[in-house]
Amino acid sequence: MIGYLILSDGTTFEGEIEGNFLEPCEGELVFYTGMTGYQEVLTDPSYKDQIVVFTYPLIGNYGINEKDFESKKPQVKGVVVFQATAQYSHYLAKYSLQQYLNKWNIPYITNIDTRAIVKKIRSNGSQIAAITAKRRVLFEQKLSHQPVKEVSGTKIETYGEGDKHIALLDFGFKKSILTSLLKRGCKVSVVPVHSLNEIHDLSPDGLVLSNGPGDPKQLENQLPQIFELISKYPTLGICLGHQLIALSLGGNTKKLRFGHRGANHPVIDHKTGKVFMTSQNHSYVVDANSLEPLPVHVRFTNVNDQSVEGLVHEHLPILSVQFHPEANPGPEDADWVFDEFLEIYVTARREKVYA
Ligand SMILES: NC(=O)CC[C@H](N)C(=O)O
Repeated sequence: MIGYLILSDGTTFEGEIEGNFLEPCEGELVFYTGMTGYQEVLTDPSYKDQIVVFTYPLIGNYGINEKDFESKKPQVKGVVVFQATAQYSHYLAKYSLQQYLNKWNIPYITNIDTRAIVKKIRSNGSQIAAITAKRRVLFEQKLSHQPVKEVSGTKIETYGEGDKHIALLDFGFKKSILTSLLKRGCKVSVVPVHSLNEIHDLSPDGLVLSNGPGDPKQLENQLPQIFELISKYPTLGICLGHQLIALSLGGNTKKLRFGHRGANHPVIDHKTGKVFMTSQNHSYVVDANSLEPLPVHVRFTNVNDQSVEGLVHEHLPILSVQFHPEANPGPEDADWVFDEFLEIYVTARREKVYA
């Protein structure tokens, strides 16, 4: 039946919806530009409460499998695609995209002008929108300001048996961060956000601060604790984790007009002069000006808009990246970040170079 995507400024796009739409689905409207990777996007906890527009016009042609989930369920609030195909072909596929979304009651709208929607967000900035069966909607704006607490785990869980013990601070971690560490022979304890004070008892060799949803400033109360932890242990921050490191050191973050979400964002490493492609999914960035008085330097910069893509601390073993070295979806060109962290930062610490 006919349905609508209504932006909070009143702009309305018509498309097709299925199912029971008594309640409009409301969320922040963002767009993802990768041609593939929809399964990982839908289940990445960083997308919590967001309505995702897929810019590639045909989504779903390799189905949904049991292996590529980034968390246990879809995290997005709603989905906007031009064509969501019911026909799929892949040796691992178990469901079609629609079957999966229907199973979890995730609203989606199809046959809609995704190009016009993205142009609108690009020029006016991201905004709240609703997928609805009605032509008008009263926005309730009931969006959570604490999404990290909703996606972080309930208790500390330990995986693997490697000789390097990493505490993965769970702000809504993607499974691929855990598997990237396990694959490199680490033992990993995933620590929920409400258990950060138990990290010292684990005596980890290093910390990885995970990705996660929403504004990093929602965790303002945890910043002193995060500062204390990263001052003590070798640390890698990824996406939200990177933003939290900058905030805890006294830097600032700001919101981009429309975020970076896709699989081909070029980043330069100032240490080597090399540019590589990265997977990204974020709305906020570290404000470069706020870093000037701090003992950090910008190691990585986004080649498209010159925004900060990563930091190193000048005398503590802290490395942080705004992009996703764990990929999934997207290129694996940056997976060496894990190797550098484990081989240089964590190992050096063990050899007391940083003692
Ligand atoms: N992937 C992430 O960790 C996203 C970080 C943060 N929620 C942002 O949008 O900027």
